[in-house]
Formats: sequence, C-alpha cells, structure tokens
Amino acid sequence: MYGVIKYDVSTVSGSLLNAFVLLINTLFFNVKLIGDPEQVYPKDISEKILKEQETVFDFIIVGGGAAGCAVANQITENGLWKVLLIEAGDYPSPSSEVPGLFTTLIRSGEDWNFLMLKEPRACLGLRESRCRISRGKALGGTSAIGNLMYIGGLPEDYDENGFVQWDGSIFRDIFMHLEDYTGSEQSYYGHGKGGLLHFEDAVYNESAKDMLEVHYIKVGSKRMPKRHSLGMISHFLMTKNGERYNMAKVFLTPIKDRPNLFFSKNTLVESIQISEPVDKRATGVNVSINGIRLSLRARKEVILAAGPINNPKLLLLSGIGERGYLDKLKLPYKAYMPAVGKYLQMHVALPIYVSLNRTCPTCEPEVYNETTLYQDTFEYILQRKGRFTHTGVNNFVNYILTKKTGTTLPNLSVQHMYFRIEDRNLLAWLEAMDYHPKIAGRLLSVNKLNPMMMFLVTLIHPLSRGELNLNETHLLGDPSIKGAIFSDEESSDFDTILSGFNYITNLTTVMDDLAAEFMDIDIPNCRNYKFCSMRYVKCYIENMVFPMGGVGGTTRMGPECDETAVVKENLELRRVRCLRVADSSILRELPRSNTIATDAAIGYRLGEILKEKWMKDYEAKFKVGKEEEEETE
Ligand SMILES: Cc1cc2nc3c(=O)[nH]c(=O)nc-3n(C[C@H](O)[C@H](O)[C@H](O)COP(=O)(O)OP(=O)(O)OC[C@H]3O[C@@H](n4cnc5c(N)ncnc54)[C@H](O)[C@@H]3O)c2cc1C
Repeated sequence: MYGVIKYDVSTVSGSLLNAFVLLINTLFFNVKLIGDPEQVYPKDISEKILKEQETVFDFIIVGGGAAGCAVANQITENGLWKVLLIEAGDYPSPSSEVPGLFTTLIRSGEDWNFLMLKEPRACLGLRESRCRISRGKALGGTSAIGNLMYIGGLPEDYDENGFVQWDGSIFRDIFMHLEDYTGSEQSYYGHGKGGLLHFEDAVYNESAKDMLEVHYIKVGSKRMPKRHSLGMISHFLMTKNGERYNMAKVFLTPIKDRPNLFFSKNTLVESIQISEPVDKRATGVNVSINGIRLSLRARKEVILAAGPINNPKLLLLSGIGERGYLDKLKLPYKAYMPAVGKYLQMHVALPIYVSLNRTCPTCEPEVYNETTLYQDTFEYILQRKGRFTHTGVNNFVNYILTKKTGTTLPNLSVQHMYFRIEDRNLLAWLEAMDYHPKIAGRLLSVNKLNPMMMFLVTLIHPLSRGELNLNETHLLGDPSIKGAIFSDEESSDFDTILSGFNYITNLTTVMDDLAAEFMDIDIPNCRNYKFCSMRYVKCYIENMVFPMGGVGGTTRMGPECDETAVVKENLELRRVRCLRVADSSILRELPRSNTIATDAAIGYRLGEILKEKWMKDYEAKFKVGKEEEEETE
C-alpha cells in the first residue's frame, strides 16, 4: 500500500535552537521589544503578602489560567469585593509572547510537565517510555504556552454533560458574548464581535493548506458546511499584532488597575483551609512564597482554577477524598468525596510522519537553514511579521468520522504541521515531544533531504478513564497520574485511533504527485515486526501516541446525591460550602475541540453565578441595614 523508506540514523543537536531562544530573550529583555509585564498585567502584591500587609480578601482564586482570569474579570466588575488571584508561576516570559517559539515552551520552566505512570499502550517511544502532560505555569496558564488555536466546542458536546445550566445554548451565548472576531471565516455558531476574546485568521503556509485540501477531497472529505460538525475548517489564532494573546491579556489587562483586583505571582497554594466540624466551609488557603509559608483568609469563597491535575491534588491535600486513603497518608480528613481525581479523561494524539518529494510544486520546498532562521527572526523583531507570528501548526483542521457511531459527530480531528527541508520547527517539535533519540534522529535525517508533513490524528471523544492520586513519597510533588489510555472495555478508543491511522495512510496513496510516503522511522520497540503489518501498526500506535492539550473530568459535576461527582451544578463542592471549581476538571465529557474557549467560558459562567449569589446577599444585607436605619429614625 505504501512504500518503504530506510534512512540512516543521525543525531542533530538542539544547539541552534537554544542559541535562537537565547537571542530572542536577550533582544527582548535588553531592547524591551516585548512590553514590561508590570505595564501589561496586574501588579504583583506577593511582597505585601509576605510582609503580612494584605492577607484578607473576599474571594481567593487559585490559578491564573483561562478559567481563573475569566472569574477574576467577572467578580471584580462591581467593585464590591476584594479579589485575590494567586498564580504559582511568574509573568509569561518573552519567549511565551512569540507565537513561533511555542514548541520551545513545552517542558520549559513554564510547563508543569507532569510525568505520568508508565502506560502499557501509549508513549512507549518517548524518553523513559512515559507520557507527560504539559500545563502552563505562568500567568495565563496553559494559554501562555499552548498552540493558540481558537475553537469552541459543538453544542452536542456540552449537551452530553447533561446539565441545563451548562448546555450547548449557554456556551454558545457565552462564546458569542466573549468573542472578538472581525474576519470572514465561519464556524458552527458564527462568531461574536467586540468582546474581550480577540482572535484572528491565521494566514500561514496557505499553499500547504491548499495542497492538503485538494487531496483530502479525493478521499471524501469536504470543506465543513455551516452548522455541520464534519469536514475541513480553518482555525483561528489568539494573537494580536503578531504577539501571543494569552488569557491574562484577554481578561486581566483591560481591568488591571481595578483597585479591588489583587494578584500574587510565584505563590504556590499548598492546601485549602476548611472549617469544621459541623459547617464545612472553605475559609482560606495556605500558601508558600519563596519557601515562606503563610495563610490567607477568604471571607466569601475560594475558587479552584488550577487545572485538571492540580485541582484534585489540592482537594486531596486539603483532606477532601476517601477517609481510608487520607488516613493512610496522615492527612487530616475533612470531607468524604470518593470521586476526587477519578474519571480522568484526555485527548490523545497520534503523529503520522509522511515524507514528500523534494520538488513538491506548491509546498515552498526551500531549505530552512541558519540564514533563513535569522532572516525570520529579524523580520519578526523589526516588523512583527513572518513565520514567528504563528506557531507553525497549519491553520486548518479536518474533523472526521471513521466509524459508525450512530451520530454525525466527529470521532477524530486531524491537524497538520508542514516541515521544510532542515526545518528548525521539526527539531523543536521533537525536543518538545521528547522522543527516544533514535526516533528523533531518524526523522531529522529524513528531513535533511525531504520536506515532511505531520498529520496529528487526535482522539477527541475518549471513552477510557484514568485516575490521579497523590505522590505518596512526596505529597507536594507531582501527583501519581494513571492515564489508562486505550483501557476502555471494548478497546474502542484504540480502534478509533487505528481507523484514523488507516484514513491518513490511505490519503497518502492519493498524494502520489508529491511522492508522499508513510515513513519507517525505525522505532526500536517495533523492529521485530514487518513494516506496515498489523502488528507493526499496533506497535507504532503504542509507541507514538501521547496526551494532547484536552484534559478533564477529575472533579466532575453531578447531582448532589451522586457519589461519582465532586461539584454540584453551581460548581460548589458537594459537601464543602464556599469552595468551587472552575475549569474543564468539572466536565463529564470533554468537548470535541481544543479546550481554551471552554475553560474560559466555564470561568466566565462561574463569575456570573458568584455575582448573582453574592449580590443577593449584599442586597439583602443592604436592605436590612436600611430598614434598621429607617426604624431608628
Ligand atoms: C501544549 C498544549 C497546547 C494547547 N493548545 C491549545 C490550543 O491551541 N487551543 C486550545 O483551545 N487549547 C489548547 N490547549 C488546551 C488549553 O490550553 C487548556 O485547556 C487551557 O488553557 C486550560 O485553562 P485552565 O484555566 O483550565 O488551566 P491552566 O491554563 O492550566 O491554568 C491553571 C493555572 O493555575 C496555576 N496553578 C496550578 N496549581 C497551582 C497552585 N497550587 N497554586 C497556584 N497556582 C497554581 C498554574 O500555574 C496555571 O497558571 C493546549 C494545551 C497544551 C498542554
């Protein structure tokens, strides 16, 4: 079906890339081409907290990602409440601001870089044969290190969660209200204009996109019609003037001077204080700043927006979980909540590398050498134009349905990265992925002579569920994460990815004008299998598949009586008052899309819920106060 190519292994060092990142950082710091963070983001008050000048707030939000920033934006609006947003990381680095440096941020100091337990059927071709989960550790959270693609989920995605307050129509209204898109491309919903969440058309390597479209059409794909969920669709980029437009810029920059908004960076929340024994209620958080531990009080509520890994970790560390488990770890038990950390779900992706011939007519097949790199750098620095204004991932995605599921919803998405000859993006990508050196070396040696296309086939509706527990030898360390990838009973997840593999390898057969070939990358664990035999393909999948950006379900939503749930529909914990969770941790089903828009919408919606509740409370008090005044008069 597809040809076999064998290449020599050669190792290429990452020094060129490192030199480049150093250059960017030096230039940006010294010439101040990227704005001073204190001018862009809210001022940091961690010093004041350390001096104990500010320790009592109305609301404390844990985590400055999409959800946390959206909540902060909402609940500081009426000026009535003192709100503290706590972030474990710093302001985003200069590299974070440059979209084209996206891959260099993965596994950097701005990435929590959680190492998972060994999976029997995934990530076996990565260094240590273990999967990693990236999550941003900086103001803006994962939006400060991620891929910048904007897309909301389908209405059915949210309907599947089964809650009226969180159904597709609610999300559609929030997206429309938040969005600021003035281009002409369409999505399922159409798009909103004039909101805070700016995104734009991503004009990048249009010729590669056109080339892919032509071939996809040959195997039955279509350009996605309006109000449809299958087909090829353009992605948008969350950038402005060539720079990353992370979620802190979206939600905090416009309100950074609100006097009731407080922000503390490099501040790690270690646990939540829960009052007891009768009225279980969150009263504050225990933090550490530069190794100094202290407590902060929340008069009204604590909101967890620390992401789907750190939210359950913090709940367990605060004594919320199963009694036997917490007793074993000598953690003071506060509330029974067996579902904390359970039902972990994640999008997983399979990269399929296809080599193209050198003389591809449409694919800009020039070599990407050191000179090109420096030209691109200066074009970006001087004009904010060119390759560094986008992440290198092609700006369109194909949503496909490869199996009969009884719906017309996609089961896979395919994203694309085109690599020119000697493309520095490939090197950066392979370093980010942390492949076994033999696999990386093989891919780089192919790319010395040939351009390549990477098809990233992603399982967007996984059925498998993993779980997360504390690290028993170091409670504050990375939790113990079992992804249980491809563990669903019917092996349906694996079959779905396999069908995606077949879809793409079939596509390569119609790309004969480009001499497209699925490459034998000489995976050490698969050497005993004949290339392209069924055993080989299974081995390929188990070695190459890895977790993508979408993660959730670890503090999921449910009715009050449901022991498999952690939060109620208003996102408050089932047995602890004044403690809520605000991001895709609460979802029972992840959306079939990238997740930033969903996280931001959940944060925004929780902000509305909080405003409504606490305004009622405020008005009631105000009314009582007024009545008392009138009586005394
Ligand atoms: C590599 C990658 C690429 C991605 N690309 C895209 C994309 O192109 N488009 C898209 O839509 N989605 C993408 N995603 C997913 C998307 O970025 C996330 O869904 C979204 O940003 C998560 O937002 P959040 O608010 O839930 O959490 P996060 O962004 O993870 O924010 C949580 C914040 O809490 C902080 N925190 C955690 N623990 C503590 C603690 N104990 N104390 C204090 N602070 C703490 C963290 O440092 C972090 O800043 C990507 C994800 C990854 C990993």
